[in-house]
Amino acid sequence: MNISESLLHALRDHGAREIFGIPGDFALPFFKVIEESGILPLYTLSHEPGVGFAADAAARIHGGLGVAAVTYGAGALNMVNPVAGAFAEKSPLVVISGAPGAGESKSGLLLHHQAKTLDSQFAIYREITCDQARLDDAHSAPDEIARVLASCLRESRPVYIELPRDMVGVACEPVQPLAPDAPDAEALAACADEILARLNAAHSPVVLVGVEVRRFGLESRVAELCTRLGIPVATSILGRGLLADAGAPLVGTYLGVAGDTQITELVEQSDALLLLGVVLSDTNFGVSSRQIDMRKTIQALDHRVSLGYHVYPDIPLASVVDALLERVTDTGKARTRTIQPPAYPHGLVADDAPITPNDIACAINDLMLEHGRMPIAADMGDCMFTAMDIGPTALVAPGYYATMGFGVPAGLGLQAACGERPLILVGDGAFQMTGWELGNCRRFGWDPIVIVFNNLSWEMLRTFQPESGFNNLDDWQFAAMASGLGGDGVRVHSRAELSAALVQAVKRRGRFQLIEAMIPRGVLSDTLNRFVSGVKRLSRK
Ligand SMILES: Cc1ncc(Cc2c([C@H](C)O)sc(CCOP(=O)(O)OP(=O)(O)O)c2C)c(N)n1
Ligand SMILES: [Mg+2]
Repeated sequence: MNISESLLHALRDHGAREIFGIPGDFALPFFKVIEESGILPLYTLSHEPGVGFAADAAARIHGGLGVAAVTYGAGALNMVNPVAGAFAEKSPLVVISGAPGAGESKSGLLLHHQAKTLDSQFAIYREITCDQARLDDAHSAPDEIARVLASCLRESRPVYIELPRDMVGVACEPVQPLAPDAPDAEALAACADEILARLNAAHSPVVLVGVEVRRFGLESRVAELCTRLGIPVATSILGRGLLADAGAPLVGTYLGVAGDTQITELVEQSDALLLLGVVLSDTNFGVSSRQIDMRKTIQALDHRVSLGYHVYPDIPLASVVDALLERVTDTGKARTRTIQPPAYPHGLVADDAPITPNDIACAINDLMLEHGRMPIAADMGDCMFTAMDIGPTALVAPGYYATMGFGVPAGLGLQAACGERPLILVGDGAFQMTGWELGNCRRFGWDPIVIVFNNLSWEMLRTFQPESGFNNLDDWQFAAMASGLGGDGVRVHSRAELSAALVQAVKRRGRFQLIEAMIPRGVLSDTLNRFVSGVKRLSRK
């Protein structure tokens, strides 16, 4: 076995199911092994940001490792933004970059694709990954790979592996996966007892579940725990979709001032808020009418649990949940305040009225009621806020890091990873960035349904700075371009046309279906409207 095969087997043994990538001369030998070994399927795309977003989405949807393989310099540095987003949103992404071999590195020449020094790329990736390795020694390579892949899964964060091109075929032992460390039993017991003591003493305890519950596959255990505790549970924006069908006392998604006021009050007035795997970010909490009182908050995230000013280090979320389940054996007194679960809009009136983002949510809810759920990939823009009004279904979106360009490649990553036909929601500005990756659907048999929210505008920016003319975008006629990319496109102006286009799109398989929904400038979703007015109100304080 050579170093490449050892790496590929290790990736699969750690949960990788596919590789997305774009080769270059520093990576060609490795890509040759990927293609000829068949250990993992390879999907090449057109631009490295798309590679990173697709691999990130694949990791999110199948809960294993996402893998993005690129060439050195121009390729890897092109992918910094998606990897930074994966780091921020705790996605277990493995970046594998080709690199110059030992001989050429000592040539004394400046190599093509080199930025500052030959170590610059490694240094840049150190800032957006939780562990790194350069495989320049076949004896240490198996242990290096084992360590880095274990870090990726333990932290649920990206890692970086640099593979010099002269090492690709060197003989190498197989990788022995590392067993995860067990937490200190006494510390775990004390931590669980203290959490329960606080919850039992509280008048209005609330549980908020976030991204780590999904990343570490804890959804069913957390649902069981919340049911036994009898405490209302909400999700963060990144945790949206969790516990949807689990029978837990789910009240909905907490969105601060942008969300349902009952849910906002429940969370913000709680005297014991248990945050399970929730990232304390401005998009989760910044748009809150009140700051969350951290003295009354219990946070389990990033392998530590903090209760007010107490901190328990090295306690993984899974261990906390299991320890609490051991202690809470029966369904507690029903302390769930009777909050009606959110009612999602449906029953679109298919008339000649112009299309609003809320109409799109309504039409999608109708579609899923009729044809069953579809996994959704949403880009940054009002399309993501609109997604908050779509009923329970798998959703991948840059809800915290908030980068544009995520939607289309992430939708392709979803279909590659789970085989289901995805729905992609993307604004016209974001489509200009990575929408062209749809041109790769035909090669791989992908056929997403894509709804472009075309308001001829960077509308989110306009809401904050309406006086700036640069927020106006030109009319690119996206629907007219679809056939050249291998799909079908239709432009719709009215709710009736939107409804009809969705019915048609569902019937057509084997080619992507692009619905270009023309939305008047200045028309926002209710959620975005609340978000913007909340931000403006809070910024005036
Ligand atoms: C890669 C990238 N570049 C720039 C931004 C800033 C930005 C937004 C956020 C605030 O950072 S929202 C927005 C406009 C989005 O336009 P479009 O996709 O058409 O969606 P909509 O018209 O619904 O706003 C930009 C440029 C971003 N989030 N990500
Ligand atoms: Mg727009």
